[in-house]
Amino acid sequence: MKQVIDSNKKEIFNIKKLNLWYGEDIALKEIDFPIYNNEITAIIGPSGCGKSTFIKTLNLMVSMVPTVRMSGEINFDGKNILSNKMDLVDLRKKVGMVFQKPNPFPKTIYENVAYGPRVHGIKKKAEIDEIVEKRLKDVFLWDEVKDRLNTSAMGLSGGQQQRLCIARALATTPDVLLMDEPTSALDPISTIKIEELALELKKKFSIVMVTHNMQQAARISDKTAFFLMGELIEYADTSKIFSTPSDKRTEDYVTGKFG
Ligand SMILES: Nc1ncnc2c1ncn2[C@@H]1O[C@H](COP(=O)(O)OP(=O)(O)OP(=O)(O)O)[C@@H](O)[C@H]1O
Repeated sequence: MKQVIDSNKKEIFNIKKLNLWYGEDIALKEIDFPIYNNEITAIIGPSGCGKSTFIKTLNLMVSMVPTVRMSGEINFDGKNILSNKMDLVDLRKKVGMVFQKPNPFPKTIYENVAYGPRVHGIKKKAEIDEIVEKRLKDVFLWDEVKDRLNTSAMGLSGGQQQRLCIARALATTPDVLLMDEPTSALDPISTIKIEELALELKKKFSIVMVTHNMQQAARISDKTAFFLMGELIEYADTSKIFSTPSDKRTEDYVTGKFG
């Protein structure tokens, strides 16, 4: 496995020899790579290769599965988050997540974005108003919803709901945004909007995105990690993965020979 080390960029995560088991079954094997700040890192690979499992290790959401066991290191912010001392509330504030299907709370548009800051102790209405406006602007939703902030989020279109979920994840000012196939339930226009948004957001945050869509990975990501049967086969600049990959299995996958 060839690995690119980009010495000019700040590492946000450094994953070392990460193994993960569901009961007796190993799902991630000796995963080793860095994730850089202000980049989009795409995680690609065929169904069942461990993409979702991997992305959910980065905020320890995977630990909610009772049979999960992990070894190795996931270094974030100078700490190995696999050590027992990790404060999960703090970790999830810094590492936000957006899922495949938009999942707004059945509350108003305003309340969806206000929820996280409130949980983290912000009480003043003016301050929360400011966060709601800023984050809805960040996801280019403000103009579409500013006159109906107090109506239900469930009344938005799928693409708008997904942008709202991104605004909700950004409301606690995370360092990283994890996106697990964020556009697979969306129409092509909403997909393009989320891709443009991701390119904008990487200026302020790091993004790790699982995608089945090769064109999407090639269009917007800086680095690509190719997983196969729980192993990281290749991690490199996206341009390299899609033009001159080092491993034949990567080439076969990105050229559609299997998957
Ligand atoms: N909660 C779980 N309990 C037991 N095994 C699981 C669990 N979640 C995933 N697995 C197994 O772990 C392996 C990796 O699954 P994972 O969902 O991470 O793959 P994926 O690459 O995201 O797949 P897809 O592209 O289909 O979403 C699979 O063999 C899967 O069956």
